[in-house]
Amino acid sequence: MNHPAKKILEAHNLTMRFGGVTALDSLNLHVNEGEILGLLGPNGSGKTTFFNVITGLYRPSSGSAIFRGKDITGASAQDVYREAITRTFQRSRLSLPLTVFDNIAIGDNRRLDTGLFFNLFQRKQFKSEYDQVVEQVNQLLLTFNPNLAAKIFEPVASLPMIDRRRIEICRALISEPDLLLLDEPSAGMTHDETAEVMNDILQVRSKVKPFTIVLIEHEMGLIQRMTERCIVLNYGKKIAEGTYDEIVNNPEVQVAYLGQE
Ligand SMILES: Nc1ncnc2c1ncn2[C@@H]1O[C@H](COP(=O)(O)OP(=O)(O)OP(=O)(O)O)[C@@H](O)[C@H]1O
Repeated sequence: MNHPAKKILEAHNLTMRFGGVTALDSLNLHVNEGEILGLLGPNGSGKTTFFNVITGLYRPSSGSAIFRGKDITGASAQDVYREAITRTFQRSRLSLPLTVFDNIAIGDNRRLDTGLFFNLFQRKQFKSEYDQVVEQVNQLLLTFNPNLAAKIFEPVASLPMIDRRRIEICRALISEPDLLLLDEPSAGMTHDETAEVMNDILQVRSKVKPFTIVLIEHEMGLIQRMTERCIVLNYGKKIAEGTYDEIVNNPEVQVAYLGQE
């Protein structure tokens, strides 16, 4: 695929220390606008910490993060969200008794600015906004996975793992991000289920908006199929960068992975 190599996200000497542990060690990397980038590395190499620092969960010890030329180092999670960066988490963060709709709509922080007064006393306007959100969630589900759209008002607890993962991804997509950070979407699912969910994401990407993706994933088949470029971390540093074929044949990457066993 031919993308203009415009940088959407840059990390400059990004460092994150937790006491004596250096999770990110002067990390330098960039993500190109419109690409699907694989972020790889052995367990504990700093992948999730990178997402946590970018999305405002942690303030880095030093270094900077730049999104579309704007410094977002240490910005709050809410501010990062407003820049149109969203993410999923390795462990499920769904509210099981709530419906599919509730769990997805909650991801649209743009609508969290109405106070109690509005919700209690502006009933007509509240109802009309609510209907708009239902329509928005329904449209997303129809594009993402029409079978799930049919279950929009069912409680999440009644749904299988694959649908729960879809809901988490839709929660990150409902605000129409420009950059989606996916943290190990295959976790807890079979090969085939993961492939299905990835196809759903590609479907939204081709029909709604060609957003950029950074994909943390241990399943190499998925990385091979989905990504155009990969970056490999080890001990919080970038040790390799290139296409899937280039990084799997890179001796330093092979040592990093083998050294783990
Ligand atoms: N909140 C924290 N407090 C202390 N140490 C942490 C914290 N978060 C991460 N670490 C440490 O930072 C290092 C990097 O962890 P991180 O979770 O980023 O790795 P990872 O590459 O995502 O690993 P995995 O593939 O297992 O998810 C590890 O040594 C981890 O124990």
